[in-house]
Amino acid sequence: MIGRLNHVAIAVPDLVAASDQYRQMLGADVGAPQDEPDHGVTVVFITLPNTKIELLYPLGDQSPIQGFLDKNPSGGIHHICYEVDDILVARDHLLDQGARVLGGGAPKIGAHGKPVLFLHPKDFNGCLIELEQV
Ligand SMILES: C[C@@H](C(=O)O)C(=O)SCCNC(=O)CCNC(=O)[C@H](O)C(C)(C)COP(=O)(O)OP(=O)(O)OC[C@H]1O[C@@H](n2cnc3c(N)ncnc32)[C@H](O)[C@@H]1OP(=O)(O)O
Ligand SMILES: [Co+2]
Repeated sequence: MIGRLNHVAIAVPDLVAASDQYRQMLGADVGAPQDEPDHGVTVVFITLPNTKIELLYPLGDQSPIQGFLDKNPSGGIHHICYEVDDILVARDHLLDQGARVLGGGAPKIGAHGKPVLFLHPKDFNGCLIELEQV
């Protein structure tokens, strides 16, 4: 059911510093900051030859990543995103299997303009999973 790895997301305490570090120290192709108010984050995408890195910074006072950053003040890997062909088929399969689909199970439009869903990290070995329909 899951396909390619779309991105690995890293929550960061300073988006400008992290972007500069990836650009200058790691020589990566770093995009511009993009506000995602529906998700409570500002994102910067880094394009690698085989996948993307998503730098995450809280946006607004209800950000879903604030608690994570409070617990991990120097940042950390926040989620991984797998591609799926049909997000509603994937959701229903996961619900049948007893997984918790976050946000009431209704897909939102993600940073690439495609529908996304999140799966509870406690159901997947401590790893928050995002599914993106491609
Ligand atoms: C723009 C879009 C895109 O790419 O298109 C995005 O990625 S938006 C990316 C941002 N959006 C999201 O993350 C949406 C889905 N996320 C959520 O709904 C939330 O962040 C939750 C995953 C439910 C966690 O919420 P919150 O931090 O308030 O809950 P909590 O503190 O009670 O945490 C419950 C337990 O889960 C753990 N926990 C929390 N966040 C975690 C994470 N990212 N990875 C692994 N474990 C995590 C906590 O340490 C805690 O464990 P212990 O009890 O053992 O201490
Ligand atoms: Co993401």
